[in-house]
Amino acid sequence: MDFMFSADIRSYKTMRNDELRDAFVTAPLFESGKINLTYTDVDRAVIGGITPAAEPILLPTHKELAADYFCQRREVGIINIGGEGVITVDGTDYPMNNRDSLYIAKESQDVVFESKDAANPAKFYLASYPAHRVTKTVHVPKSKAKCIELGSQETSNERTIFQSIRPGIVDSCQLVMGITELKKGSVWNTKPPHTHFRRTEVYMYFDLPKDEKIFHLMGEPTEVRTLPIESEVAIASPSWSIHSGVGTSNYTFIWAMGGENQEFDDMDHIQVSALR
Ligand SMILES: O=C(O)C(=O)C[C@H](O)C(=O)CO
Ligand SMILES: [Zn+2]
Repeated sequence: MDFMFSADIRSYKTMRNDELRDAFVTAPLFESGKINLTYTDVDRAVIGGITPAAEPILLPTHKELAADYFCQRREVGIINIGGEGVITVDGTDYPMNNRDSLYIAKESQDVVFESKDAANPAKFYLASYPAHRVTKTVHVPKSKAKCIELGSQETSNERTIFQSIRPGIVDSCQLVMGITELKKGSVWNTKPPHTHFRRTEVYMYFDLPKDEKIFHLMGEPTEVRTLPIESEVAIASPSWSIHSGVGTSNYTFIWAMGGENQEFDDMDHIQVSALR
């Protein structure tokens, strides 16, 4: 497991881009046959990519968690962005098609990831937060997610938000998670930008054509910094930071949030014209 130590609201202002990346951006998440996990001190989230090839991959515990198994005190959200796969939780199989979500409850002991076809492997994106009560493991196909249409072609931000792990669908402790898909020709996400002091958030951009980039905006609204980001890495946003971006093509991203309020609409919007 990698460890990512974030920068605070004062020090990020004087950091170079490579220093900001070390503080907020993970290494590439998906490598054939591997599980790559990063622990960030932003709300103690663990972010990861699991790409099973011919062999199944177990979710391991780690010395730093000081837990008998990974979910002993944690909940986990998974979204598959690859080929068909299966996740087995304490002996129960959950078939995972592309864009399916699985919420894995606290105290689930054995979690195993498999691809149906090693030539077209599943790519399981993982977001995990500390959990304080035992709930139920729930599989959410994309068709069962709450779907919201936002933006317009004129403002280059026409997009669909799929909320799969959210109150009313999954009884989680902190985690709220889903997917935002930008329509062809739309490049701006989260416009207008916002903060939510009650929660932190992690974005993982994907389905960005090779050689294209996302210019991710972070920081306080009056001290915005821009990080050029590639597909399939995750970027953590502290509660004081905006998290918005523009791509050189359309793309998709997974957002995952943890904190003390699970209301998706609890956001403090900032006018684009007020950004500095
Ligand atoms: O494009 C958007 O708008 C989003 O996807 C917003 C994120 O879901 C978010 O930041 C929720 O707090
Ligand atoms: Zn947000």
